[in-house]
Amino acid sequence: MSTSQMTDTRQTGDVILETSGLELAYGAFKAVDGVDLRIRRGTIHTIIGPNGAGKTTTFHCLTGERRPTAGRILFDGSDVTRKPSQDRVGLGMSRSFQITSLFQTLSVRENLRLAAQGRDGAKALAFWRPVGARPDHLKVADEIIDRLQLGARADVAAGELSHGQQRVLEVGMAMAARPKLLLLDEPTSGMGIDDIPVMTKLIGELGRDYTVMLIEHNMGIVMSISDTITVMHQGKVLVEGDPRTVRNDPRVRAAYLGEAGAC
Ligand SMILES: Nc1ncnc2c1ncn2[C@@H]1O[C@H](COP(=O)(O)OP(=O)(O)OP(=O)(O)O)[C@@H](O)[C@H]1O
Repeated sequence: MSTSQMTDTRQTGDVILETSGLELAYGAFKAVDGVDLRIRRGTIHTIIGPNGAGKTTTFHCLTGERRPTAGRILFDGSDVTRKPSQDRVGLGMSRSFQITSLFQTLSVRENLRLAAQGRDGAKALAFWRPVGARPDHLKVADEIIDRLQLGARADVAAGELSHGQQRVLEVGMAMAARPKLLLLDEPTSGMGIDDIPVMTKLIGELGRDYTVMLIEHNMGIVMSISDTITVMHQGKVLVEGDPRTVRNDPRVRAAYLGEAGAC
C-alpha cells in the first residue's frame, strides 16, 4: 500500500488501525511477511490461520511487545511503529490482560476499579487527592461487572473464580481502560465448554461499543461474531473478507488441510 493511501485513511477516519508492509524477521525467516491490515472502526475483526501462520507475532507487533523489522503501523492517525506498549495504551489501545496479571486476592470489583484507575495514570495517583476509591472508577467497575454477568461474584476474590470467569474478567480489565481498540488474544483458550457461550456473547456485544481485534481458534465463535476475518498463512495474508467469503474460499480450506496433513 502506498503512503498516499495511508494518508487518505487518516483523513476519512474510517480505519482505526492500519499496517503496511508489516514484517518481523528472525534472521532469514519471516514470521510476519508484508502484512497489510485495515481495521475499521466499530467492527469485530478476527485473525485466523493454521498453527505457525504468524498471528501471535502480528498481534505482538500491534501491541508493541515486538518491534517489527519493516513496515508501518498507524493507530488513530498516529504512527506507533516504534512506540512502546505503554504509549499505545495511552493512545487508546488496550489488550486483554492475562490471568497471571489479575490481582488474585482482590475482589472482582477491586480488580476492575484498579484497571479503571490505571487508565488515568499519574493523575489518579496525584498526592493532593484523598486516598480512597473515586466514585467514577467504581461506577465504571460496576457497569463492567453487569456486562460480564459477574454481579453475583463481584465481592469474590479473582483467584476464586472459575478459569472461564477469570478469562471473562481479563476482558473486563481491558474494557475498564475504555479503549478505542480492544485487542484480544485467544480469549476462549483453555475455557470449558460451559463458559464459551458467555465469552462469545460478551465479545459479540462488545462489537456494539468498541472496535475489537482478536485472534481466535474456535471457528464457531469466529464465524458467528466477526465482521471481517483475515486469514494468515506462512506469515502473509491469504484471504480477507466477511465470514461467508472466508468460509467458502478453497484456499482457506487448503491451508488448514495442509496443517492437518502435517500432523
Ligand atoms: N522468537 C522466535 N524465534 C524464531 N521463530 C519464532 C519466534 N517466535 C515465533 N517464531 C516462529 O514464527 C512463526 C509464527 O509464529 P506465531 O506464534 O506468530 O504463529 P501463530 O499463527 O500465532 O501460531 P499458533 O496458532 O500456533 O499460536 C512460527 O513458525 C514460529 O515458530
